Amino acid sequence: MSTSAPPPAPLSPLSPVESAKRQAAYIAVDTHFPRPSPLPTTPLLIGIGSGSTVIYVVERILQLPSSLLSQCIFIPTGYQSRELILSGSLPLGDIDLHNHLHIAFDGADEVDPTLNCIKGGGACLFQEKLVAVKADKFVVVADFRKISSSLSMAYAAGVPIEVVPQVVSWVAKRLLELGAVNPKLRMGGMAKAGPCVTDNGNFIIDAPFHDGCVLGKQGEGEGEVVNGKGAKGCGVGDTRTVERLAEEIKKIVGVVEHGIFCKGNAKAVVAYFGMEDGTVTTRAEEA
Ligand SMILES: O=C(CO)[C@H](O)[C@H](O)COP(=O)(O)O
Repeated sequence: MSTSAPPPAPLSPLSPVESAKRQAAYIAVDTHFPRPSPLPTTPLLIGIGSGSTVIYVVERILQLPSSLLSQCIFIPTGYQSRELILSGSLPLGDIDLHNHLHIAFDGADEVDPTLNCIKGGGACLFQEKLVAVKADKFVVVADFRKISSSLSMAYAAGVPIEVVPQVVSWVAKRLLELGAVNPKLRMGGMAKAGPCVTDNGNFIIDAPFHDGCVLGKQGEGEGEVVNGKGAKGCGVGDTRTVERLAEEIKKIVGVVEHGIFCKGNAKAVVAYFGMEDGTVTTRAEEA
């Protein structure tokens, strides 16, 4: 068994966005992938998120020494990441068997200055949150389009919310009461007649809060939801924290999980953003 990393594969030419994703992913892995010496006798548990940026995380992981990789178990956050792990012949684990992960790498749809994230653009948010919440360190990798000055400003679709299929209209009504603007059942697109079905057999409602209630509007307090239009319980001038909105959404009967990753559920400790100019910008948790 080899003990040194194989030479990196030649990089294929990528679009600026893909190249930015790759840069961020490579730096995140190089900086945070655990490399204990001597290697532990118990496996290192590594969470692998979902989406297009995580593909580059796995690409970089596959360049690590096989002696290290054979000591790891990789925990997927859904069908796509399970396939990524398997296609790289990495040891595959099951989240239900492990309640403590060393680290989790994942993408995001939006990241604010205090590392609050919106996730779930790929409909994998429930398992992503489960993996992130069990990890000692949750590391986000993204491209420059995901950088936000305040949550819900960069990702127009709104907060993805996984719901039990039987109660979609009930949940949508409750979301309107919380100030969501035109919450929509996500459809499956060209490949699926009807709604998008998650890996857990549920539906997704995308609930924008950026019109009636702006999340963390710049200059009005970090991480706050600031109302602009007077939805019930969110009158003009009202403020509520991102954490409070997250809690309110979670309390709705029929909500399985929502895509707000923040303090109190699954907060990232650091985010890497690949930039258009080829550099990588970091946002880290304040010490
Ligand atoms: O939350 C996710 C899937 O549910 C993804 O991590 C998020 O949508 C980012 O994806 P990408 O890396 O393709 O931009």
